[in-house]
Amino acid sequence: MGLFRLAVNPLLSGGKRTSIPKAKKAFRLAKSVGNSKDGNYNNKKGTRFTNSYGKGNKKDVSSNQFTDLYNTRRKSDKNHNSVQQQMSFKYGEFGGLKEILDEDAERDASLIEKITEFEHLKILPAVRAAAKDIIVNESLIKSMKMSEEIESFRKSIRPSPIQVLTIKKLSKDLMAPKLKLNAIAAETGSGKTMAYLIPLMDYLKRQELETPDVWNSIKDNAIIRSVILVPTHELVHQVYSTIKNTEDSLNFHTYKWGSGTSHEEFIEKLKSRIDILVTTPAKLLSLFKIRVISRPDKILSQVKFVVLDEADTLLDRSWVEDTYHTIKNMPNTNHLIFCSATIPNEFNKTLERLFPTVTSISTPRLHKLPQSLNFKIINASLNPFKGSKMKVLAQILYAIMHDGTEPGLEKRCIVFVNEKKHVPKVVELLNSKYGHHSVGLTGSDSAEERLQKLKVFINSPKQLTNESAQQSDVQNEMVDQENHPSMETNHTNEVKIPNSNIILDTSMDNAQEDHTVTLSDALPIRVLVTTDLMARGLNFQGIKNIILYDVPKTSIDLVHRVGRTSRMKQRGRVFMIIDNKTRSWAKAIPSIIRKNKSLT
Ligand SMILES: Nc1ncnc2c1ncn2[C@@H]1O[C@H](COP(=O)(O)OP(=O)(O)OP(=O)(O)O)[C@@H](O)[C@H]1O
Repeated sequence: MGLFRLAVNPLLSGGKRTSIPKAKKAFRLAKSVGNSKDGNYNNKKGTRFTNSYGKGNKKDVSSNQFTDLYNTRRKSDKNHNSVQQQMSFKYGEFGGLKEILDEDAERDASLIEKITEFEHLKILPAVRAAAKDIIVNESLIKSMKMSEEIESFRKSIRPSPIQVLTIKKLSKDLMAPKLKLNAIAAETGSGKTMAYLIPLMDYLKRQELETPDVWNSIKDNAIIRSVILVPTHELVHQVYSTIKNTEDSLNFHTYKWGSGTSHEEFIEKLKSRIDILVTTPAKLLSLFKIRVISRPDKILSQVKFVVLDEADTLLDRSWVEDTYHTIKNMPNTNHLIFCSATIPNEFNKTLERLFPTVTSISTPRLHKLPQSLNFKIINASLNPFKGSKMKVLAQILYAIMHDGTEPGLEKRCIVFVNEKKHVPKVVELLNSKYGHHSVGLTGSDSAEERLQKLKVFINSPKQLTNESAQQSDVQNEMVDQENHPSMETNHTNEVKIPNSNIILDTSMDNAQEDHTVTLSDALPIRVLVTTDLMARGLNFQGIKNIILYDVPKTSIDLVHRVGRTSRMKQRGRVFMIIDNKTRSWAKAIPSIIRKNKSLT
């Protein structure tokens, strides 16, 4: 059985000794039998992956070319950083994102241009068809019941850049019996889930078809064949809702082990084999506390494909121990994929130190905000707001209500605050003073409550029937009379917030051209008030408006919050509330988007 041991370099835990096993039981790089092309190592006994770090262990690192490679890359990074600096934008003093080298982006861009169909990629036909089914099931078209267009939408599906790069890279040696480590990073809403799911499904299917003896010997065992790890129960739910479609199309046994699922249920499912398990590191580690399971290590010894989604969260200081113990307990995996929408510098250092042979796959648009984004900044210090961010928030919501966009659909909006303690206050004011339907979502809610509150926002927008429109008129009259001066609207799809210099450009995807906005058109908006931890990675369907009540503290937070709209090239609007104390870099964001600069 391959050894998969790891010592966390003390640097990682801020110099403190970690409770992770000492360096001597460390993660030691095995003597590679054959030089691997992409820096992976194996030996005759299968996959043995250990690399010793920590005090005085440098000499154990058996592959000098490794260290050279690592040092040359660091030098080359430095040379290019100066060029890169002109192209990138330091977001505040807490930017913290890794700078992406131009040359990598150029090399990948040519590959992305060449491969325009899933048919150009090495994927089993059944897996390719299953992937398209999933994308159709998750697209807005399907949810709007425009059935006659579903077939043409299906034909129009093209692999996204991160899917081209990841599938192309992994398919080269997908079935090779050695450990392959890949870190995939791409902008929010760019299809990263399918980028790792297609190779995972292809791997499992090929294992069945290409090694029938192995398959027949394991298919009736109580084993887990692949694991997708995510940081929150919401993401367990979301990723599971994506993969469960494969039960019919590919006969996979899938299971989500999240909050509210007992271990009895898990054991029942395990008896008939689990092909794809979606869970959190803590839940998987609870396997070792279930008395009726005597050999949890045997159950995990057959796991051959592991994905860490939102890996920058799973490897940050508060998570790295649980994540490390989880990975260590799947020692025979052939694939370990780290997936994220951002590469924070700390995450990059953790990856390079703990998994030095990891190969990174990133897209040219990584750390760039979507150009389909309409980014507006409103200054609360200006009249009539007189410093009240709550007033600005209320006016923005009011203007969105009356702007004629999303005709026939229930409007929804996500409001991000920096501190979870502000969520209840903003919700209370929006509902009691301004008559909105807003809900607050924080980690203090139970997982079930959070899923319940999220439903309206995750699913596609609700089609409005006549009575719901009439019913909301009454509601709306209430909202209008008390707190909002009359709105100035004009036929050019523009709605002006009174007494301010803000014009809401309503030329969005589905504003009807000749739609003149009248007060009776306004319908109440569903508002979700939350922090970015609760929204990270969630694939909100068709959310057109995001409001940043507080200026995000880091570019990482900005990227993830903004990424809840404008997903997969759809258009969206972001309103950021600032005041006279806000630093100038925040005001530069609209021009960063226009100039297509990357954040660092
Ligand atoms: N090739 C494709 N063509 C069209 N739509 C796609 C394609 N691949 C994925 N999608 C859809 O794009 C949406 C966003 O995908 P996904 O949630 O995987 O993005 P992501 O990159 O993981 O975003 P985040 O970084 O926010 O987690 C989903 O609804 C998915 O079904």
